[in-house]
Amino acid sequence: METTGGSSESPPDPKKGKSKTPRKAKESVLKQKSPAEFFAENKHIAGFDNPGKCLYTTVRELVENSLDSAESISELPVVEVTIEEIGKSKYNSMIGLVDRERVDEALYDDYETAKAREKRLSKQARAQEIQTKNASLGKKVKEPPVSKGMKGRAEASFYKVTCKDNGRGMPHDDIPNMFGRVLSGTKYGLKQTRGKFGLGAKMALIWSKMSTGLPIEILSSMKGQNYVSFCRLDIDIHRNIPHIHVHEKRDSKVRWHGAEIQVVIEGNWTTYRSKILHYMRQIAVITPYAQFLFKFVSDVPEYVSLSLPKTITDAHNCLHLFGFYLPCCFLCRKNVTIRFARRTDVMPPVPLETKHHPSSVDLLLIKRLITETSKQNLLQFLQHEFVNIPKSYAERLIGEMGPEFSPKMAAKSLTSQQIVRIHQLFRQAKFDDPSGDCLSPAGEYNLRLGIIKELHPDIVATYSGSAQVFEGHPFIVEAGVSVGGKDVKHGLNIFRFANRIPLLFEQGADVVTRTALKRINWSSYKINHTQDKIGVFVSVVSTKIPFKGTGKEYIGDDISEIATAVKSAIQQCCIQLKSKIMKKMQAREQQERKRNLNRYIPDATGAVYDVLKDMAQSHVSKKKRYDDEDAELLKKVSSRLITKETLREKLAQHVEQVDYEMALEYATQSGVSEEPREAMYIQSLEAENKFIDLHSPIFVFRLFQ
Ligand SMILES: Nc1ncnc2c1ncn2[C@@H]1O[C@H](COP(=O)(O)OP(=O)(O)OP(=O)(O)O)[C@@H](O)[C@H]1O
Repeated sequence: METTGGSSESPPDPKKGKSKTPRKAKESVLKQKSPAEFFAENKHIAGFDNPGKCLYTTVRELVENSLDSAESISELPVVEVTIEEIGKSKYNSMIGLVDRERVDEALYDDYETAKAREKRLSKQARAQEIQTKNASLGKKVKEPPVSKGMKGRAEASFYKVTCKDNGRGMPHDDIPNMFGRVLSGTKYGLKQTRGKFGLGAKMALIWSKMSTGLPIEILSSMKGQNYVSFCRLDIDIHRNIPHIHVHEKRDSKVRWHGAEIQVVIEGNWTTYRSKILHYMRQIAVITPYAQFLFKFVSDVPEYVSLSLPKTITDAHNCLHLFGFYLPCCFLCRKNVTIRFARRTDVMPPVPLETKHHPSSVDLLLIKRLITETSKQNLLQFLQHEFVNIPKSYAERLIGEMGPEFSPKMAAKSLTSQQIVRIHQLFRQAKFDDPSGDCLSPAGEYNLRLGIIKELHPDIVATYSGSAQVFEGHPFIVEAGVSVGGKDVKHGLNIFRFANRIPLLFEQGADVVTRTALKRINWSSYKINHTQDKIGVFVSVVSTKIPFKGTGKEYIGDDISEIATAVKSAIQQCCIQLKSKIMKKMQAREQQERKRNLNRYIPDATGAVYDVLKDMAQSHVSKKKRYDDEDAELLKKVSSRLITKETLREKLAQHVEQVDYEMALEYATQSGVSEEPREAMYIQSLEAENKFIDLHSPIFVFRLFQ
């Protein structure tokens, strides 16, 4: 049998020592990797695909940590994010590298001959001229064909990303491990949180180490502390441990609790600007009780873009102009400051930590729970370490396990076989579903606010489903569907949220997109899903969101419970919309009918009046005599007491009357007993909610008790 390690190698044979190709000593090919190494090599699975995406994911990981932290202490979140562009010289001076001019230009990948450069610049100047002209005429900027542009790899761009919050802060001694040890965190429990894997912040650090070599800096203070913890660290990738540069307590005069994280990474603002801004907008939509300040601070002096007409700077977009983003373009990199104001002071209830449902546990988990439990005997263990096992049920389960089990037996004495028996029974026995009490959905109120803010629709409907279960984990699906609005494209506009995180990538594979595209028969709700401007918002919350990958980018379409709940929530919204759409159609038809009748009034009055005038003349000239009532009428025509105008008025009144009667008859036939109205309804009054929401298609009115 071979053993591994140096001692097992056979000593070299002195006679064969001079051989030209010495036979390699047999050594094991077995190697280990630390989690940090693994994620550094496979950073795409955590959403760190390329520099642009890395910038985006860094921002979202820091923002989501800030929100989790503030909400965990029931503090209305205030989050400030700054992305500061760092020019090459500044970056070099940060790392202590002296700037060096190029000497041998032809050595570089982006080298262009003078002729090629001249040709490219004149082409770009022409395109710029056209765009400027179009912009000044207020015309839409047309996308020119994709140009090859400058050849060669673009130079790297660096950014300092800072995220400051008013959250819980972190215990001084835990900070190095929280940021310098992959797969460490405080959110592993069974609880609805945005973070889950203990990875995001470390990935930002790993990427900074890979791209700039600079450490991460953390400032943190907890409530009641009279100091601020400061920590500068990087990560020992091979050992997966923090490498601490500075870790100290600093006196603090200001009473502040929260954290401020700063990291310098390579990124690409120009290509991911719109994604990052979309993300900020959507997180503000789903978190209306938070206040966000987002800043992009460009390395380009402000006066450069300020010196140009606003029409040009606003309309400018390198993608439009050249068919690709020019990382060096100063117009794409102008400063941005956006404040997303808080729109409500009411936070959804804090999600609660819950226990495992017996149907969701595996053997390993049961073993871990046994190791960690403080309960003495099996009965207490079953009763207290799981949800939905009351005492009497625990006793029945123990009876069912067999004669070698008893309620009083020590939980820690269970053998491996006995644990397998418990597991088998857990899989086969019937348990009540876990309740959704531990979850904190966004709420119809927030969803509706978000849709109205984002799309300004003509009509909107929202629905909040009851808690459901997949693999023993409770989940709640909420949906909102809207029709119409400004700046909304025709067809389906899908917005997805999971545990109140906006999901912006991998739309095609996501359960919400697939359901909306393939499983909803839009036309049966009088909605044209290719022509109408439809907004579909779906938010899923759960103690376990089955994300595909650690990047938390989408929920797969393979969990039938979630797919069914998503479909049903969208359908519920569509049912509400259908009745609104029918009423609108009805009102439109009525208007149309009236317009058609009114169109004939001038001709009809003209014709009738001409006949009456003829009749009146022949009556006066005694060519033809008319009796009583008719004679009276003709007299009025002759004396101009009845004119064309009188007839017009009477006919218009008649049309009004007929139209009203027809509308009533139509309404009676189609089962609508009232005149068209806008629906407004009161949400059910939950025990823990101290408010009532009045919903209307265009506003939500919240009454506090
Ligand atoms: N701004 C913050 N305020 C307070 N604690 C924080 C903050 N940022 C990070 N932490 C702590 O650091 C831990 C690690 O964060 P990290 O982003 O690596 O993972 P996570 O948020 O737990 O999970 P995920 O990888 O899914 O985002 C968190 O669990 C949290 O306890």
